[in-house]
Amino acid sequence: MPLPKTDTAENPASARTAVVEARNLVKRFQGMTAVSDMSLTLSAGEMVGLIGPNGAGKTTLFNLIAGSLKPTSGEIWIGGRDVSQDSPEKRITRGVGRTFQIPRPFLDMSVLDNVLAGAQAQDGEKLFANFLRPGHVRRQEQAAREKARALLDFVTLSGLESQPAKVLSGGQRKLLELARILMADPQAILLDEPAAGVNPALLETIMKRVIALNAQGKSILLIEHNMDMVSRLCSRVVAMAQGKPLAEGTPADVAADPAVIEAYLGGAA
Ligand SMILES: Nc1ncnc2c1ncn2[C@@H]1O[C@H](COP(=O)(O)OP(=O)(O)OP(=O)(O)O)[C@@H](O)[C@H]1O
Repeated sequence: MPLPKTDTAENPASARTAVVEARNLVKRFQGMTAVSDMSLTLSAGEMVGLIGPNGAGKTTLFNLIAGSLKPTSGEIWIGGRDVSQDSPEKRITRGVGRTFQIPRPFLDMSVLDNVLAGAQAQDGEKLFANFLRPGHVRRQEQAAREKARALLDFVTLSGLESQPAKVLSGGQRKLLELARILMADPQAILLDEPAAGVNPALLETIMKRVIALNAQGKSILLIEHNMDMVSRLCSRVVAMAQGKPLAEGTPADVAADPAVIEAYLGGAA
């Protein structure tokens, strides 16, 4: 696994490989424009914060990148390919995983089975593969279970693998969702407000796991209102307002930017 590159004069973020690129995205819903001319690049090994007042268009941008929404215009590129017309499932195989503000696990399914649900294109689901190569399918299922268990260990939920997901707290559900998307080995991870509604102890665990994933080389785009978390995790922050980029730079510079302060005050008014 490659180590993340540091941002230096010889190796500026702009010169690194783009893992995710949003190009001039526009999304209109019945006359209202949620995203208007938004461009953003997430480079290999980068951890970027996406901030902005309520209604700025951050989650809509995630939906456009992950494919649950189609843009009115503009393009999404993942790993150097135009995926604008691809389904969300196809984009997962291209290397993007996303979490939701409010995770939606299968509540009555076990924690382990919820993680296994994140495995892509298992041969075991295919009738012909089962019929023709049952041994291969059994080995693949066994490997998936081992991987799911290792991921549950990574997100500190091992002890709960047989429990139904409904017993998990909100923060634990966020960790479960993280394990589920990791089953598909995403190169880029989109995290939608991982700190929201999470108790401080679990928040530390989530932050440590996110740092560990980034140290493994995964690129991370983080929507977060918790500026302390953004400052601790991200070297670059993009601020959005009214569907457009408003400012970009270090967390301290963006937080002190008068246009950003004005956007938040306007949003709170
Ligand atoms: N499916 C939809 N239909 C109509 N309008 C929508 C839809 N999804 C989002 N919007 C509108 O688009 C705008 C941007 O919403 P979005 O959820 O992307 O903002 P956000 O920056 O993620 O906000 P928050 O920080 O509150 O989550 C809002 O005005 C929202 O009401």
